[in-house]
Amino acid sequence: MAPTDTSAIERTRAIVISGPSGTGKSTILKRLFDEYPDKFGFSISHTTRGPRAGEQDGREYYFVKKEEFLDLVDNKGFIEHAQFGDNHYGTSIKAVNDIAQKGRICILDIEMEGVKQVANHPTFPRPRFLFLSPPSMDVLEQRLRSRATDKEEAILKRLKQAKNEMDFANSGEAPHDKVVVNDDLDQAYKEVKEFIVSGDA
Ligand SMILES: Nc1ncnc2c1ncn2[C@@H]1O[C@H](COP(=O)(O)OP(=O)(O)OP(=O)(O)O)[C@@H](O)[C@H]1O
Repeated sequence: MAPTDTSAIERTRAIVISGPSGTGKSTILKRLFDEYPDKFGFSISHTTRGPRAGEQDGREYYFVKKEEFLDLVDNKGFIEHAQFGDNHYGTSIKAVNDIAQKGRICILDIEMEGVKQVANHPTFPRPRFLFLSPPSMDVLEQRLRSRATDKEEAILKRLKQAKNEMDFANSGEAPHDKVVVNDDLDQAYKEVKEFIVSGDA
């Protein structure tokens, strides 16, 4: 397979944002995209699950067969990938490079295992890593509950996973270039923006 082109990502580095579920990543990214509608992009992921009604190949996802997915894994074509149930999901180098080629900064919202994979990838140009932290586990729990999108079991699972994410972030092994605590939303937004926009180098 031809080596994957990473030239655009070398010029326009991607940003990896991570942090426990419910910390406020979507809230902050939505604000950022609203304020700068032409500056950023989300890459399109690959999946082996079938398209749902209304989903289009190359828009929501690249829908691929398992063999094709595993070939891309073997060729180090994914910056990170994971399996949930029977389905595989991954972010390809090409999908990230496509965003950079349009002159946009690719924002990757990735959980802990994915962050580790991206940080250790053999050829993907190192992105800038931002960790969004909740002020405390109690506040995180309140936010997950007040969002009211999950059942009790799912909330408890998210909280357990949040503890893992926080332990990793505090372990000294994490690749984060910047940690922002999302206590006051306006202040957190300002810090995230400063890191992403002003630190654009
Ligand atoms: N600084 C803040 N103060 C109070 N509430 C907040 C703050 N930031 C976000 N929230 C609220 O917390 C909840 C969780 O935020 P959000 O859905 O953005 O989290 P997330 O990190 O994107 O989670 P997931 O990874 O599950 O998508 C939302 O109801 C949001 O309105």
